[in-house]
Amino acid sequence: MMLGDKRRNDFPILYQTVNDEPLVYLDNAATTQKPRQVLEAMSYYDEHDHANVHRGVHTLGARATEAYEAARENVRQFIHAHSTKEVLFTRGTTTSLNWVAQSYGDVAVEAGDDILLSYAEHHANLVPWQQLAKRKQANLVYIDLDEEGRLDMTDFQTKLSSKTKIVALAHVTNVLGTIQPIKEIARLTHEVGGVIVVDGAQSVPHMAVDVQDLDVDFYAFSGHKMYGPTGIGVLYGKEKWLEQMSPVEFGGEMIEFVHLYNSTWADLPWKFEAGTPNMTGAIGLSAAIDYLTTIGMTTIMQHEQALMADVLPRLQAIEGVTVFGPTSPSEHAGVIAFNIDGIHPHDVATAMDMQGVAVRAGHHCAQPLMKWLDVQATNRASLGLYTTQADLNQFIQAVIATKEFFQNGTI
Ligand SMILES: Cc1ncc(COP(=O)(O)O)c(CN[C@@H](CS)C(=O)O)c1O
Repeated sequence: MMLGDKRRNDFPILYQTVNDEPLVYLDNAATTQKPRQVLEAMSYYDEHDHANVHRGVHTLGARATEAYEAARENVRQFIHAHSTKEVLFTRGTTTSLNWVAQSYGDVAVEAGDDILLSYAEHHANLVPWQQLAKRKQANLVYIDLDEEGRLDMTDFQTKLSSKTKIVALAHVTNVLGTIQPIKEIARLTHEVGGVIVVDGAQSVPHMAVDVQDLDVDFYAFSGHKMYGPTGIGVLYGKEKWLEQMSPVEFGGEMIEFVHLYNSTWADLPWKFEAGTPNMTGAIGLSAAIDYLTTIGMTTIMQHEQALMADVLPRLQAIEGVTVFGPTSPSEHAGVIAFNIDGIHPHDVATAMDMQGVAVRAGHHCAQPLMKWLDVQATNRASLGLYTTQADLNQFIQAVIATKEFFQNGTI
């Protein structure tokens, strides 16, 4: 029995029909669904242990604090960070990347410095750097993509220089699913004295991440992309950088002492965690980590690669369908962008929804990539650990039926 069939019954939401067809949920790159284990862990916390953290001397406050900090330790182990001081809870990848651009950018980037990006980045890993570059009169330098949408490593090394202060890249891109060689990019970046900021939103759900082995300086991801709740994410940062960075948000929790006209800050990681945190979200994220760890990231990656090896060639073989990104299935980390020639992606997604299949349509918060692909928008199917062969069979049938519907009016 494949992983998807084995684990599907952990996800109650998947057992429904849409337009009288079994739901086939293939929008996991937008957000994943939560297993009962995550839902139950959050309910248990709220039913038994909820209180505000780090403040109360009463028993519930102690239990809530213990649960919250245990979640942080669980994240540390999951990404193999050296210390919990390096694990900051945020609202998600977007917040995490904004904190780096604002706080590290302010201390490290000067006029004339280079910030290297790629055309394939999500807006969350583009717009914060645009704002930093404007604030500091720094240069945004875009690394070319090759003909299949991979990062052009030759162009990267050409553009890397002593002016490079920051390299900001996705580990896995959210439209093409390309897996960037982050470990090599980090090594080359450090050789010129730069730091690497990695957008891990689309990698953490699909593969094991070891931030010390990768030797990245910052790594950002969201709970809701990895079978956890929305509203909780993580910013990993090397302690030496976080110590140099000023807080981005101010108020309770993050202070050591507040005088009338100035204040001192709490130690890491709390320096960056102003206000009452999302305790329930952190508990849910920790339960998602336990769930993934029980299955094993290698097992998940192998499952998704096996499905991709089946579905990508079948999609590529449909006449009139354009599939974007690498030709090889092994280079797609769970994501396939495609169009049916001559049919607007929104019409495709609507027709597929009529057949129970949920895919994304639009620019996927990657408008520079749409321009590079020379399209306004694409469709996108994205797999999860619960995706089954039956799901993909229904997906392929829906693509074919959608194409025929728009060509001759029958579905
Ligand atoms: C590579 C990448 N980087 C950052 C984000 C933002 O994650 P948040 O949890 O919203 O902060 C995302 C979320 N991409 C969703 C929503 S546009 C997608 O459908 O592709 C992402 O894929």
